[in-house]
Amino acid sequence: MAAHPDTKIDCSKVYVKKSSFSNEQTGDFDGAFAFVPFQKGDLVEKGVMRRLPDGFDGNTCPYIFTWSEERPNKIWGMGSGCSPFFNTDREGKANTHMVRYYDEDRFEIFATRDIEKDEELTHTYVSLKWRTCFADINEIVHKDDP
Ligand SMILES: C[S@@+](CC[C@H](N)C(=O)[O-])C[C@H]1O[C@@H](n2cnc3c(N)ncnc32)[C@H](O)[C@@H]1O
Repeated sequence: MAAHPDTKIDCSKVYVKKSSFSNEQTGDFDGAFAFVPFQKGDLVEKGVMRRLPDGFDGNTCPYIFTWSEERPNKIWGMGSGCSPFFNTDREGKANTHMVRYYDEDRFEIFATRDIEKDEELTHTYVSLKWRTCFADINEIVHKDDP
């Protein structure tokens, strides 16, 4: 079924299930997957961001988004739809990219290459290299770096 033309949130082409990154060491966790094939440049999901209260420290919570370009970042956001479930991969390997419209508190996620149906979706977290709660996955994602 097509999404309503006025909707601000459309995650109808994405679904969430156990991540392909899960293994015996990590235990089970979830990830976002392609419900349909995408071509490079296609819109994968769009949605809205809700700002968290002043003083919230996103360094301790991996499920929320960096919502400014100021560093150190002080504004954090809660993303709609399947967006909180996208796992991460390194720059150049992630198959989607999130475009952030800070002034409008909304986002769009685009395919960075052709993506097969049922492939796990990833984007490179903008805070991957500096956010305290991502220290472990930053090492995992960049483990093959020279
Ligand atoms: C924004 S959440 C993604 C959704 C989360 N996997 C879940 O089940 O709710 C970020 C967390 O997912 C996990 N994660 C993300 N990318 C990963 C990766 N490439 N390898 C292992 N774990 C990853 C880490 O636990 C990270 O703190």
